[in-house]
Amino acid sequence: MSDMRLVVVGAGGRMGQALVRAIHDMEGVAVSAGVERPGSPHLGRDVGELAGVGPLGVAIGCDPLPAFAAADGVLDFTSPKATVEFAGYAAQARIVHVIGTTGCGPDEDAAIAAAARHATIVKSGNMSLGVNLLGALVRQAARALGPDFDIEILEMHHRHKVDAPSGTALLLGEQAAQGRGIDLAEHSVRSRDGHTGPRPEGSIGFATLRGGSVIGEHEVVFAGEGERIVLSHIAENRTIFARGAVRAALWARGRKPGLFSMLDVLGIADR
Ligand SMILES: NC(=O)C1=CN([C@@H]2O[C@H](COP(=O)(O)OP(=O)(O)OC[C@H]3O[C@@H](n4cnc5c(N)ncnc54)[C@H](OP(=O)(O)O)[C@@H]3O)[C@@H](O)[C@H]2O)C=CC1
Ligand SMILES: O=C(O)C1=N[C@H](C(=O)O)C[C@H](O)C1
Repeated sequence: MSDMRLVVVGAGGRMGQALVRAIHDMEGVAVSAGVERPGSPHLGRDVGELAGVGPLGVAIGCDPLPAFAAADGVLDFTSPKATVEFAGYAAQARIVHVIGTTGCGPDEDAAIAAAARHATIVKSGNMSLGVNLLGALVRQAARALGPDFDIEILEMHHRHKVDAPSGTALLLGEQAAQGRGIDLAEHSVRSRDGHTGPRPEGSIGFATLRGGSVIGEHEVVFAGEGERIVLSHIAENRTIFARGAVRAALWARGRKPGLFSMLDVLGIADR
């Protein structure tokens, strides 16, 4: 089979550059285009040079439509607004759309789900093997420990991150809620300030730290009477996310349209 042709949207960003490096290093894939927004300082630059792997003969452009029409898939780590637009274009082109963008709200998620009627979409708040395995462990622990153990999710990221809680924290919260058989939205506590009163029984708490160059650190604490279990993940580089995204694209190639997660890609979904 010929190499899967992948468009990297947001090709000049932190993840965009990591994606170009991962595609360059992996078998069965090639960068067919790099896209940034009109006016971006990255326009016209070679994607490979920008990512530090040497020239690949692909200049960054700002028109996604022709790029999508000539590709098999899109890797998208941009912003919620841009991702909704790209999902529409991926649906028109009937190609694979791997979405790593976090911070999407209910309206954006609904638009992405609608696009998945025509595009094969894999969306996850974290594309690494380690975090997705951690999610499965959290689900299992929450199920086994039951409501006597309070669940708190802590995360720390670099100073540039714009959304909170992180997509990963929410993914882990969702797995904990599923393990407990409760609805996350109805039980999550996302901030505490002032006289908060005692902890609401059965809630799942989130704590957010931001600073420096931290790539991504997450802890899920199960706090019971007299003992605590802490499950954690530390991302040491962005390659783990980028390789996961490429793996997702290859998994989705040739599949019917639909909305999938990394748990589907890794075969650890609890269905
Ligand atoms: N799921 C996962 O495994 C991971 C998810 N992420 C998520 O990925 C996203 C990006 O993170 P990161 O790479 O650090 O952010 P960056 O800001 O470094 O990169 C985002 C890039 O997308 C570009 N962009 C934004 N809008 C458009 C548009 N309409 N058309 C083309 N390009 C656009 C930005 O350009 P400009 O600067 O001009 O806005 C920028 O170059 C975040 O939501 C983050 O949380 C990050 C790591 C792992
Ligand atoms: O913005 C980031 O950098 C990251 N975002 C994702 C998230 O919101 O969880 C994944 C990773 O932790 C890095």
